[in-house]
Amino acid sequence: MTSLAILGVGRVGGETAFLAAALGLVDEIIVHDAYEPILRAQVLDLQHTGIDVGVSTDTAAMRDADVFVFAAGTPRTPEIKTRADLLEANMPVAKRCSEYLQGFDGVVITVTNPMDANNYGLWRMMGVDRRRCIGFGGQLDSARFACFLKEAGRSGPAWVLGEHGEYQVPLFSKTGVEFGVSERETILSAMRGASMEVIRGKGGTVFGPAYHIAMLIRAVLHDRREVLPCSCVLEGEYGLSGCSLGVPARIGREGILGIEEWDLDPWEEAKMTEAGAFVRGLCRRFDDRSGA
Ligand SMILES: NC(=O)C1=CN([C@@H]2O[C@H](COP(=O)(O)OP(=O)(O)OC[C@H]3O[C@@H](n4cnc5c(N)ncnc54)[C@H](O)[C@@H]3O)[C@@H](O)[C@H]2O)C=CC1
Ligand SMILES: O=C([O-])CC(=O)C(=O)O
Repeated sequence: MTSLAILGVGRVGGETAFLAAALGLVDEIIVHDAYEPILRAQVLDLQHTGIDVGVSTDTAAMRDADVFVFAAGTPRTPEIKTRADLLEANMPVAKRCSEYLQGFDGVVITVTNPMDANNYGLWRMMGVDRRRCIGFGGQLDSARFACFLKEAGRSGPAWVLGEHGEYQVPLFSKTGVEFGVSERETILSAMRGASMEVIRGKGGTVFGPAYHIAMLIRAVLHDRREVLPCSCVLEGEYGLSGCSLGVPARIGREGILGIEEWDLDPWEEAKMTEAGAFVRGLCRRFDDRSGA
């Protein structure tokens, strides 16, 4: 029997639970939310689908799940400029999440923003093998990159590494098409604002994240061993450490099976270094707290 635990069943966590059920990815879903009315509503709504999946709210059972999704906490509103601005609000939620994860030996997927720092923070607080902590966001950024490439009349493989945020790094060199620096910067600037347009229009991003989180869960549970852009705790890869950052990672049943080190062009390399420096600064906040 495979089971999925989701902490935080608001917009993204709730939709992820629904998709995991509808796609038949798991036999059981264990959900928890600090806000009882949303928890109850999501459980009922899932049960009313009639899908043959167990739905439980037993928090003690969350540590026995195969995959645990951390989607609890504060989301952005149009007033909150960057995902990094959510660190203060969501650090205590990450701490609370790590308590639910005591003794957990499956794979954790961090969604809550600022996702890279929270993934690093959970890894630090759990004290587990870094390969079991996957940060989600790169697949979504890459899908958005593909949309912008299409809009610009270009196509080709769309990969985004770096931070899930202002310091994202679209890999123009992998598209197979030439892009000048100013065109790159124009597209990058539009990509930085992509999710805010959705947040303004409908309160938050839902379909994009939930679909790609489901694909990540599938990659783990089906041991697909496919390479996906995921945030991984780095120990020297891309010349970076002391942070979790989006890199191409092979994903399977045990989590991150390996990190691929791709050749980047000078523009991408510089952006990656900036991303590492920025996210390391956020992650340090968890290092400072680790002895507390
Ligand atoms: N990594 C990514 O690509 C994406 C990340 N996000 C992030 O995911 C998080 C959730 O976003 P939404 O679902 O839109 O927010 P939401 O507000 O709809 O849901 C968050 C849920 O977390 C619950 N919660 C808060 N503190 C909790 C705690 N200590 N324990 C249990 N539950 C708690 C709330 O009651 C709420 O139901 C946000 O931080 C958002 O920025 C959202 C979309 C994509
Ligand atoms: O932009 C946000 O705050 C939510 C998010 O991470 C995304 O949709 O990529």
